[in-house]
Amino acid sequence: MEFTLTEEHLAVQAAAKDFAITELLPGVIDRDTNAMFPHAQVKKMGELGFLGMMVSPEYNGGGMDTLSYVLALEEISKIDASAAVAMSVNNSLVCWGLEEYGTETQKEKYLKPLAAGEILGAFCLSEPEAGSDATSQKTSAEKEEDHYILNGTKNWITNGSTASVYLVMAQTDPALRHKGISTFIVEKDMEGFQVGRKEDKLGIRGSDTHSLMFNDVKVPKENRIGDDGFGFTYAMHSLDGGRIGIAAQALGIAGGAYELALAYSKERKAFGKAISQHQAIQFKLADMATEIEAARLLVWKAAWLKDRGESYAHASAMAKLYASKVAMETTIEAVQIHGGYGFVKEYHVERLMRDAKITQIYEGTSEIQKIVISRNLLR
Ligand SMILES: Cc1cc2nc3c(=O)[nH]c(=O)nc-3n(C[C@H](O)[C@H](O)[C@H](O)COP(=O)(O)OP(=O)(O)OC[C@H]3O[C@@H](n4cnc5c(N)ncnc54)[C@H](O)[C@@H]3O)c2cc1C
Repeated sequence: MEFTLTEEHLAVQAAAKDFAITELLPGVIDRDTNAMFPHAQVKKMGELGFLGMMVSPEYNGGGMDTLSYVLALEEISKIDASAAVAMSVNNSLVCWGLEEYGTETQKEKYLKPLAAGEILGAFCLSEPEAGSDATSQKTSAEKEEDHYILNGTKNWITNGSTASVYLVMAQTDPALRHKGISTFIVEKDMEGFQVGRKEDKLGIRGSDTHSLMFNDVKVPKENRIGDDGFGFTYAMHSLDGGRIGIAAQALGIAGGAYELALAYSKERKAFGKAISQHQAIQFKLADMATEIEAARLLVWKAAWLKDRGESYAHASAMAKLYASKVAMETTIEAVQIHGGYGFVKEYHVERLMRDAKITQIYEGTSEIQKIVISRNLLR
């Protein structure tokens, strides 16, 4: 067992940290307040190779391992969890599936610009009445000669208005339930495709979350990923890896809040000494640091299994379940350590607390992670 990071890992971590501090930190409070997507910063993330980190260089990616991706995502999430989710979706839910299951033509046409960060992608599974129960989705894809006709609505789609390419799960045969779902690549300018309402959110307010409408969208047969009926399996496999990214995001949010609280506790004085000299605060810091380290080990283990080509669905569900809980608890304590200052925007921790909540909800709620884990235990 090896806990030491390689030179390459340390270099990626340092580059992500530097980018987050110099490019994402300025304006992060404003973007949160005004719900503004960090367009320029995400473009730069693409130029620096953060949007296709694990894709092979043959398709314009960085050819890096999952641990490098996790390290970068953690650093970026410490500063701006909204930019981090754009990065996570593009890497894990869009590029990964295209490389793993796409045809050569699909890789040339879509994966290359996505991995290079020239365009962004979105992953479209959730619907107004189908979230955790993704099998009950209603978006339909009717086969007609050399194309499919898509109709329906998707909800909560990250990168919803910014993306150029959408991976859409749709029912090709409703009678077959989850075995009747397929995945399609939809381009933004295809006729009948429309970006709907922008969500006004509690947290990750700088991320771009929209509903999407499909009204008789004609999608060529060549844009189906994998076989007919493979879409549900495709989505679940994508989410297994995606959860490692969200766990890393949660770890970063927790780490960011902890670092701020630690620094603040050394500066703020009460009753004649720094609050860090009060044992109640010391114990909070000790709990936070321990929980973050435990979460980090789970996230790294999931990444390590994926890199070794071993089964990682169970480990990624555990990592997401635990890291998201740690993110929520740590950020609440970070606000507490800041006292009244923690309750105002200037000190960042209230934003991190609001951002933490989403990590317990998307890419499978905590309850769904427990279903995944317990199903595996009882198999
Ligand atoms: C900001 C944001 C971004 C998102 N981005 C995307 C995206 O890019 N692409 C995408 O496809 N989706 C996205 N989602 C959707 C997200 O994945 C879903 O919201 C999530 O899966 C939960 O679905 P739901 O909201 O319908 O809740 P429901 O499924 O209605 O769940 C409601 C509650 O019931 C619980 N519950 C449900 N079933 C069970 C059960 N069997 N046992 C125990 N408890 C259960 C849930 O855990 C939850 O607490 C995003 C959501 C948000 C808020």
